[in-house]
Amino acid sequence: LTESEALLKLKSSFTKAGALNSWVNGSLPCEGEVGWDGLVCSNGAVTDIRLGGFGISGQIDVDALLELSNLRSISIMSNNFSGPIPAFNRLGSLRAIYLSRNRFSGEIPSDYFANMGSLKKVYLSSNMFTGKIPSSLAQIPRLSELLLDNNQFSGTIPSIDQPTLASLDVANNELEGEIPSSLTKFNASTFEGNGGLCGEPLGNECKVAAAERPAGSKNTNISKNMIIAIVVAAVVLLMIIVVLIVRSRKKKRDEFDVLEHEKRNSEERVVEVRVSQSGSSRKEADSIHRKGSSSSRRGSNNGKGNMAVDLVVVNNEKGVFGLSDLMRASAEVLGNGSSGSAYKAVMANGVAVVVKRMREMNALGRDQFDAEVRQLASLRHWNILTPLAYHFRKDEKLLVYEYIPKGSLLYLLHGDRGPSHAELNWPTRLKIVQGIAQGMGYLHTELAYSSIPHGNLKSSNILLSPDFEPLLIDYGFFPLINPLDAAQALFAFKAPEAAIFGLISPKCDVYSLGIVILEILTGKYPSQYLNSNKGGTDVVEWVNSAIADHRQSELFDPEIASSRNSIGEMKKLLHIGAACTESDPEHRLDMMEAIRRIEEVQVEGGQEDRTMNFIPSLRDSYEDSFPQITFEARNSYDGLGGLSRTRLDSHSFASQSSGRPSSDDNFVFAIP
Ligand SMILES: Nc1ncnc2c1ncn2[C@@H]1O[C@H](COP(=O)(O)OP(=O)(O)OP(=O)(O)O)[C@@H](O)[C@H]1O
Repeated sequence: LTESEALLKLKSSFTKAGALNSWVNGSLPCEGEVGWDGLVCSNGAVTDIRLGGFGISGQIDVDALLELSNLRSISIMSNNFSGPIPAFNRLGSLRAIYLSRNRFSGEIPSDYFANMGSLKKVYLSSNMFTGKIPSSLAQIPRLSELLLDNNQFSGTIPSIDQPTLASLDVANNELEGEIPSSLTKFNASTFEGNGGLCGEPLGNECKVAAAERPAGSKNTNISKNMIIAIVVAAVVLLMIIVVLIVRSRKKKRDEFDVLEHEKRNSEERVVEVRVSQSGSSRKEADSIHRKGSSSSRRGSNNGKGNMAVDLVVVNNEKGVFGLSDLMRASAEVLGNGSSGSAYKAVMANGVAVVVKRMREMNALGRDQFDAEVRQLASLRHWNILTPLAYHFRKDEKLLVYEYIPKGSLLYLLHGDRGPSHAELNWPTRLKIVQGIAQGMGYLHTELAYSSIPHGNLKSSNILLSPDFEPLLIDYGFFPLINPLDAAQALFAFKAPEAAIFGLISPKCDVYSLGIVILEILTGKYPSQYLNSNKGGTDVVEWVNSAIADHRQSELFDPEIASSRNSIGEMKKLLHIGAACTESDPEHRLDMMEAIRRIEEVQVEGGQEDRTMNFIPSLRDSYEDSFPQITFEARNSYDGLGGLSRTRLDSHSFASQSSGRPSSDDNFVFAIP
């Protein structure tokens, strides 16, 4: 069957399918603007069926669906379907099934999900399902959203312990027993409305069966003995834990307090990087003192024994180095973001790297963490900066990247009025947007299994090569971050559906891309980057109201608005930015469509001259041209106050030192 024949066969299994009157013979399902309603297509093939709220009932012809070889998700939410759950499990490559708010009933076989290895989202809320929650849900490796609320599921909750699970709802069923420990990270509302459930999130202790037995003398003695044994074991365990903590604190100090232990020659530049003390206070640690010149460098072999093994090099393009090389490197703080803090370190061999100390990255054990980072490090694309190495300890995760001297797009757009800013003309900005789109397209293909392949796209995570080729960083972190902290740490969670309903999907990345496009075109600092409601410009709101009033031309950054011949193309890009930030994800562009449209934008209307070809060999050639000490003060997003301080700093710095920082500058700089 062709796709249209298959879809018409599906339609014929429905009753009350009046809303599908665009599904007719003689037209094509995926034909541009006039394609059939309720379908999402990519490259002319149907990828998603979205029939939410179409008023349909009847059967679902799964045989017809089997003919749609690119189908990734199916939504039939808020319709009138009834009967047992359809055999969607025959569609092994589905990533999402949305069946909520219908009248499905009956038990779901326990092995229903056994062969659905690609599934990430399962929405079964507000139906009439009965029986046990299928245990095969525990076999879906990357399950991220599971909504089973408002049904009649009974029995205990199976132990679903996938670290990827970010959203769960089993409220208002007939469940009983203890909430599995792997799910205690979710709050009470996830579980309420089930009379028989107990455990930490609900604040009601589960009764031990033995305690309910009648108090016969033999049993009482046994339980007394048991209690004594448990108390003794607990005391011993506590003592062991205390000893281990004391030891590990001592070890941490040994490893990281570079300065405390070594009295250095006063001629040397002294750098203090206390990476890990208590985990709670970065404040005390982030300071840099510069004294004298940096002419003498330490030899490379008085580090701490075998610390090199602590750093796992996953990409040896910049050579192999160890933690001890980083410890001895001259270093400076680059900033503190929502996912961690970043330090620049110039190692004795001259290689400059950035060490990112990640907060809230404790979702995975060592082996899974290793597998995830290696996967990220295996990516190769000229618009992607892959990690070089990582360091894993239970409470400490470091990621190491090549240092990119030009810095971030955020800094160039808003924090630096120097020559690099002046070069941000329209052709350069378009080149940057198109490079970002290329990088995102690559990530969405290579990490297609992830709900949010990038997850943290924003202008501070876009670095620039000397010729303004963008390099994306901080991508693919979603599986690594503690599920409960992901919303705080990753910008993609600012997409309205994620912020309000916790719904995450690749479309959240599209939203982030849209914000960056609007930021680049308007030159405004988006308020969306801030956690407080103060400061910045709500670029989405501003652009939408200007488009509605036909005032688009007023939006462009004055520094590019003078390119008169290009206004038409700028408007084209503006509309793409607006379509990417559409608040309803259903109406938002999908990533591939956004990329296709971005690629069509030209420097000037109708001209082909885009001079946008990538020069891949540049990365190695610019390192020498930069002074070894650079002064940077890119602050955290603690409000726009932080940002204006940054500007002030770079201005006052420029006037004191006639432009560029050099190793002869002598000043002390501390980040509070
Ligand atoms: N490899 C790199 N080369 C040069 N600068 C970098 C590199 N990696 C990060 N930076 C810069 O260091 C600064 C601090 O980065 P960091 O990642 O800690 O914070 P952020 O990007 O502001 O927020 P988030 O933690 O959410 O990503 C940012 O301005 C970033 O652009």
